[in-house]
Amino acid sequence: MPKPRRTVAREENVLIVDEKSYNQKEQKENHDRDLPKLTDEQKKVYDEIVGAVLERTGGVFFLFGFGGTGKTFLWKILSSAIRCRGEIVLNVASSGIASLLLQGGRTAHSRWETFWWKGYVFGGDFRQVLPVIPGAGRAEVVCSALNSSYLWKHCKVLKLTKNMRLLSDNLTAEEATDLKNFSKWILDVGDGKIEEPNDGEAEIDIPEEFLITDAEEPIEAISREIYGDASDLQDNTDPLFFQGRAILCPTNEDVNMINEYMLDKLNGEERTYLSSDTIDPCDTAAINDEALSTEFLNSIRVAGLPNHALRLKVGCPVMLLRNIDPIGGLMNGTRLQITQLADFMVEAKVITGDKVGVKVIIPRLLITPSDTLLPFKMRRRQLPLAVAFAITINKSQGQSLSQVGIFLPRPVFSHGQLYVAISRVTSKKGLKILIVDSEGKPQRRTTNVVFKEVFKNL
Ligand SMILES: Nc1ncnc2c1ncn2[C@@H]1O[C@H](COP(=O)(O)OP(=O)(O)OP(=O)(O)O)[C@@H](O)[C@H]1O
Repeated sequence: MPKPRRTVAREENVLIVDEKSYNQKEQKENHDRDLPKLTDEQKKVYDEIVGAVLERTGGVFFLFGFGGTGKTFLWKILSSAIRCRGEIVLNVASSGIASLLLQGGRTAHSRWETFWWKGYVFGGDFRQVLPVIPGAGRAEVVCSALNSSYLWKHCKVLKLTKNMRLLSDNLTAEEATDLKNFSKWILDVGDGKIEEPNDGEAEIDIPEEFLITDAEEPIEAISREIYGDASDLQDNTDPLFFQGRAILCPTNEDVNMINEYMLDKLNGEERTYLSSDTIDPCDTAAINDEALSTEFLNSIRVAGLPNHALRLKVGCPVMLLRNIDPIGGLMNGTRLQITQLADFMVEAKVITGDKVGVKVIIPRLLITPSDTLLPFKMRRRQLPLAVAFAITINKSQGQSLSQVGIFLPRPVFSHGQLYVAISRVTSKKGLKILIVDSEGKPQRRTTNVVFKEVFKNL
């Protein structure tokens, strides 16, 4: 066994060592590179927060800005401004998908207890999808948002208003107006201002230019629109191709339909990985229950748990369902492209985040579903992956994509989903929406859900 490093032994806490192990020179270079890029409103926020930390005045801040205003960009520069001075920043997020956007990001867990705080910065956009609480109604979801908390009165709200995702240089006056209108339409959807008066749910018209109206076979139509001819995909070696594209759907069921279709079309070596499912031995009540047969366990599909039968092909994009290596960029939500299929593992190339292009091996893991209403504890040994030609709207939160296909074989069902979907896109021409009725006929209207009471006291 190697001896423990003395430096580690002398420090009181390994988490503090962990947080202080950032390369200060690298952090300073990142900081100095991005500082001149800040817009005036971003710089104001930066000055206020960095000032409170450096002058030790502390404070509780809430950074409020709609999708694409640069909240993540600011988190990064604020983190490097503080880390380059050898101080500690804890980036925590309420979901894995958000935490993977930041260096050293984690989901909010027990780390909190370890540190003494000089300041808190919260942030977000109340127009986006709110915390998912299984079985909760509108009131409970709204009450789970930060501005319903007793902490809210201590928060100083800082605002960002300029959509940086849609920012382009060298626009003609006409293009600039067009972009401004697009940006406004996205916000109006987010604020529930279209088809007013409404109390949360409204049928809204989608502008013609985004609609796919000619679709005999809806799944084929949306897939072709975003990925072109699927038979050419496997030879596509450009990591940016998949990085910038996704089809977004409201539910996992819709996502599965598209992924199966795309897998059928993709030429490439194929394997189906079957999981081994068991009852967790610590669940002594269920371990001998004969009703919980292997076949029954195999049939269970819950969010966050890879399927029992996972069909993969070389060349297909996949999404990680577990945090494997946060520092190496392998987090719940990271997207990869399969490069080799082996007996109990796969090789894949990272296509999102800072580690784009890096090849990694993904092994099988023993996974216990975390968010489940199952009345017993099960374990599944499987590759922690799901095919990701299509992903749910909730999983897309926080991502910037150049080509977004929104497939709505059923309307969105929760606050902010339509807004999150349409605000992922980096340009107007990259957005396509296919709405179909129960008979598969293309439609021009869809439901928008906005719980307006969540915007109170902002
Ligand atoms: N000052 C800036 N200079 C250059 N690019 C910027 C700047 N601010 C933001 N961006 C870019 O704009 C895009 C959107 O920014 P970012 O992802 O930080 O927004 P966000 O507010 O976190 O969005 P969301 O709420 O949808 O997650 C990113 O590609 C980011 O790199």
